[in-house]
Amino acid sequence: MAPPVSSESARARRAAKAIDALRRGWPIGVEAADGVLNLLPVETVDLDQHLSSRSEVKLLISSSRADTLKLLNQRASADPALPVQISLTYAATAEEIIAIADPVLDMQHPMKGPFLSEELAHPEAAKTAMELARHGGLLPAFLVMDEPAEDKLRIDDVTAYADSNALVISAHAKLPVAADAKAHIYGFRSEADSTDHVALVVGERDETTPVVRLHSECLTGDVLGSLKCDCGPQLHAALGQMSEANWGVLLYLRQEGRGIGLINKLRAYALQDQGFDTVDANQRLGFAIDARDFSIAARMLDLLNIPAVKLLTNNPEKVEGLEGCGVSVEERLPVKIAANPHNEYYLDTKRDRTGHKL
Ligand SMILES: Nc1nc2c(ncn2[C@@H]2O[C@H](COP(=O)(O)OP(=O)(O)OP(=O)(O)O)[C@@H](O)[C@H]2O)c(=O)[nH]1
Ligand SMILES: [Zn+2]
Repeated sequence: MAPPVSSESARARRAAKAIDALRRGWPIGVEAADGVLNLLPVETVDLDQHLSSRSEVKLLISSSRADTLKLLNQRASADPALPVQISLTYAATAEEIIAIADPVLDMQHPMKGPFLSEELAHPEAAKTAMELARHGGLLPAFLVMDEPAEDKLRIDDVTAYADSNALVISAHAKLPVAADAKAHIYGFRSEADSTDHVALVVGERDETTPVVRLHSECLTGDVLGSLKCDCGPQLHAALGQMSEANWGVLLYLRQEGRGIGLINKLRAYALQDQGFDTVDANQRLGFAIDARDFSIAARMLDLLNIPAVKLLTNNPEKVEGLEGCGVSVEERLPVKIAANPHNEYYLDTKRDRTGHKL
């Protein structure tokens, strides 16, 4: 028999359904206290089909995108985090709409507009939409619709989704790896989020505090050997350090691109090709510098019955994130990786702009 669905879990599922809908280009309605904001994601919707039937197009874009487009001064509200709604005063093509949404195309499409920015009918719903786009790994840009969407969610559904602690260990097996032929892997499944995380236990578990690393997914660095970042070498150095300790646990968190998703990270790379650093690139795309939430790692440690860790990291936010969730970080162990000509600037930026201790 299926377990009873708590209201918290029902809310998280509603947000998950909305994120799924956005990835497929389907409309969603975000309910606020004062009405519903009906939206279609610019990135995934069939724009040609959509545009053929309308004379007016309204778009919701992030505050930083509006800043780049020099639209912030037209806005009545003083809240810098508020998205901006614009109305196009000409018959825009799909290509033009995508160019408004995607900062990577700014050099190809330097002239945009004219636009009128409009008062937001539902400011809180608009903020929630930006958060949903990030969870879905999409550009934070939407068409604002008059037609009511079938799939509706409420603002606090997204909070329930982000805070969902319904995580279970779904699989456990031996996984001989180069660092330890006797390693074990645990697979975790979350009720709200379709992403699966894993923990690799290296060495023989005993009463001592394990050496732990929270490693956020980096497909380009971990798998392809990208020289732009330090992820791959850090991952392997961490496994090496664990194999020399009594025991260690690597939590491989599926938080690609510091939580903005693979495609958005590749967009950030394209902006870096144009001269922006890793921090500015994220912001230009309309995202936080670091969108990760390390509470998922704390829940994984809890399920593994690990209350205290020695944490391998240069990032003070990982220490604070775990301690804030009740995990005792007995020691921070730095992970030192030699820089190369391609990641030197990235590592300097992490030190100078995001407080990494290198
Ligand atoms: N958005 C974005 N993400 C990046 C970029 N370069 C690397 N990443 C991601 O950054 C994350 C790096 O994760 P970690 O190595 O766990 O974390 P860290 O914050 O560097 O901290 P420590 O390595 O523990 O010191 C991965 O998810 C990468 O995909 C970038 O230029 N932009
Ligand atoms: Zn990386």
